[in-house]
Amino acid sequence: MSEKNLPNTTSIRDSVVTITGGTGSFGSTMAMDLLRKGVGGINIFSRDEAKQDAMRRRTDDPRVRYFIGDVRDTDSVYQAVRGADFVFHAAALKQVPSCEFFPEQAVKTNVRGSYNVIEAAAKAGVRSVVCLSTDKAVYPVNAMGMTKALMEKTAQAFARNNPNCPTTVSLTRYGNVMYSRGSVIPLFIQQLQAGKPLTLTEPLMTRFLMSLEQSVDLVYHAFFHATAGDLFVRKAPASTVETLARAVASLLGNDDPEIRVIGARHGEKLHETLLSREEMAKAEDQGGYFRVPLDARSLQYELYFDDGETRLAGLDDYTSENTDRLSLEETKDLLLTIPEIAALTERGVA
Ligand SMILES: O=c1ccn([C@@H]2O[C@H](COP(=O)(O)OP(=O)(O)O[C@H]3O[C@H](CO)[C@@H](O)[C@H](O)[C@H]3O)[C@@H](O)[C@H]2O)c(=O)[nH]1
Repeated sequence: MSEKNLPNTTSIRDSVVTITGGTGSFGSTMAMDLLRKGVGGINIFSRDEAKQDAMRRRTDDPRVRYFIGDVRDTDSVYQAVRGADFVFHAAALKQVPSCEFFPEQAVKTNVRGSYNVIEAAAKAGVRSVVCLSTDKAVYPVNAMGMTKALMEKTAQAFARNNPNCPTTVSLTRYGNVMYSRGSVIPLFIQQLQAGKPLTLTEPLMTRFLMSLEQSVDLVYHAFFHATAGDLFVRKAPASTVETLARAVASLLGNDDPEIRVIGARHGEKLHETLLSREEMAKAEDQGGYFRVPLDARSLQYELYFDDGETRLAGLDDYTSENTDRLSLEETKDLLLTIPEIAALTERGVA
């Protein structure tokens, strides 16, 4: 059953959702949550048949269908979004170092690929498309962030240029999602279990921290409440990398871990920014998150020249340096909300 053209519905029940990058950490968590909520069907779209096969066995639910394809290939995207009510676009090249070395690949997937997803969803009459972005897209210094910033611009331009399109395109921007595949927390755990020193890039580096479960909620909010071109940001606390490393170690029974400082990697910032001050000036505080509406002014600037932004002075960027800073104990508490970590500590793995 389709929920298309039912703007007041607040339920995902019985609708069909396509998740690009659906075998990644975020995509697969989202899929499990959708199944629990009674979704009618999920289309998992990704390049990796082995990960799809593993997910098929793990999930074992006839509501989930799997599509092999690549966001660079429009036809393959269209097959996966046809008949969907909602699209969550999480497919991306997202590792900072690999994008630094292969920026043209990041452009193809993150920029052009996102354009393909939006176009295909609009052509298929999808109700709402939510694109996943990152704090690294704000004042970007690395290719990953730059291509995600251009993805944001692509989505916003689509919304601005197609005001009558029934497909609502919006963005969600997050900081580091804890325990996602290839990220630092699983690495610290591996290092501790192997009896190796914890490698810290720069102990004072800060990162916004949030759990996958917390991150998923914002996607639903965007599905149902976004106006075309909206950008949503989840408020989040932050910790230093050293606090994070010590918290992981402490939970695994080691209060005095050996630490080796290795220096920042290619393209890394000391602190991340979730919203620039220019965005803060327009942001609507919605409690757990901020909503930044589209700047829908046309190219006829002279019409608007008298109506510019006047609230910039006195506002700060929203950064991992000035947000709530977690102590060691608070970081441990947050880490314990990750089921994999809670399970490790219950088993007393040290
Ligand atoms: O051996 C290591 C590896 C990493 N770090 C630090 O740990 C933090 C987190 O690193 P990591 O988990 O690799 O994440 P990021 O490089 O910050 O990027 C992640 O977080 C982004 C959001 O900010 C997402 O968009 C990306 O997809 C995701 O890879 C950073 O400060 C790193 O410098 C270390 O201290 N030691």
